[in-house]
Amino acid sequence: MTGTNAVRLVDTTLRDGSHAMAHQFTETQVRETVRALDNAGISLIEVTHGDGLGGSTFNYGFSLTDERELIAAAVDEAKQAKIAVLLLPGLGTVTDLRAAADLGAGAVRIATHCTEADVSIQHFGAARDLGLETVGFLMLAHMSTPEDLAEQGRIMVDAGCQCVYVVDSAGALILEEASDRVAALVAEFGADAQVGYHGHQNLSFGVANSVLAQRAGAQQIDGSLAALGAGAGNSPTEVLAATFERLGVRTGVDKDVLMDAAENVVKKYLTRLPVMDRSSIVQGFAGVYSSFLLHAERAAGRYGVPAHEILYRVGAERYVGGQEDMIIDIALRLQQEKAAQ
Ligand SMILES: CC[C@H](O)CC(=O)C(=O)O
Ligand SMILES: [Mn+2]
Repeated sequence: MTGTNAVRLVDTTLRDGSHAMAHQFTETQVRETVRALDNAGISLIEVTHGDGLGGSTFNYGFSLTDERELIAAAVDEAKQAKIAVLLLPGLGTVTDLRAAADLGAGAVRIATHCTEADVSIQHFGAARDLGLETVGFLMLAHMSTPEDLAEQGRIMVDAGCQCVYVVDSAGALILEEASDRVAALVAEFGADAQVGYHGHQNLSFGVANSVLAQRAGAQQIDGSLAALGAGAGNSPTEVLAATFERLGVRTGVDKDVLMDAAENVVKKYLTRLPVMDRSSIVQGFAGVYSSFLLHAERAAGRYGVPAHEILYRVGAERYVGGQEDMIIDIALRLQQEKAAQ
C-alpha cells in the first residue's frame, strides 16, 4: 500500500449529475445541495453544465438555468468549500474561465480526451494566472495504457496542473485496471502533483476502484450524492465516506450528514435515479462515455431502435466526447438495417 492514510473527497453531484438531470438544475436545488455538502465538510464542490463551461448547446443539451447563476449561487452558499468548474477546451474558453473566477469559483478541472492533454496547456496557464486551484481530467482512461496516460498527465503537470485524474468516463475499468493507471501517474509525478480518481458505476466498480486508487496513491476521489451522475452514476459520495471511514482512511467529512443529504435533498429532486440497467451495463462493457446515455435513449425513442444496440455500436466505433451527433447517425443506420430485414 503506497497511499497516505487520508483522501480528499470531491463532490460532482452538481456537475456530473447535470447529465442525469438533462441539465435542468434549478438555483434552489443547487443552493440546497451546496449547503448540505458544505455542512458535511466536503472541501471541493463542482458546479457547471455536465459538459463544462459553455456546454449549454444544441449538441450537448441546453441548461434550464444559466450556469453562471448556478455558480454564483453555489459560491454564495458555501461557507468553507471551494467551488470548482469543469472546462473542456474547445467548448469552454479562457474567457468563460475568467468569468467563472470573477463569480468566485476557486478551482477549475480541465478535461481532455486521454490522448489529447496538449489542448489544455493554455487553459492551465490562464487558470494559474487567475490564482485558481488546477485539476486535470484524462477522460475515457480505459482507452489508454497506464504508461501513455502517465505521459499525458505529465503534459498537464508541466502546464501548471496540480492534480491529474484518471477518469473512468465509461465505468469500464475493473479493479487493477484502475489502480495500475493511478500508480503509473503517481510514479511519473512524484512530488510534482497529486493524482485523483473519478469513477462511474456502469459495471458497479466505482467504489471498489476508488479504494484501490487510494491505496495506489490517489489523494483526491470523486463522488456524487445518491450516485447522481452520467450512465449508472458516479461512486456515491456518502458510500465513499462510509467506506473510507470503515477502512480508517481520513476524509474529514461527516458520512451521516452526507447520507442525510443524499436521502433528503438529492433524492427529493432527482428526475431519474441512476441505475445499472441494460444500457448502462453495455456502456461499461463496451467502453462508452457515460454521458451518451440520455442521448442514446432519445435517439432510440425517435428512431425506434434499442438504446443498448446503439451503445454497442458507439463502443465498437470508439466514439469520444464531442461526437454525440454520431449517436443519431448510428440510430438511423440501425433503423435502415432493420427496415431492410
Ligand atoms: C463531458 C465531461 C465528462 O462528463 C467529464 C466526466 O465526468 C467524465 O468523463 O466522466
Ligand atoms: Mn464523469
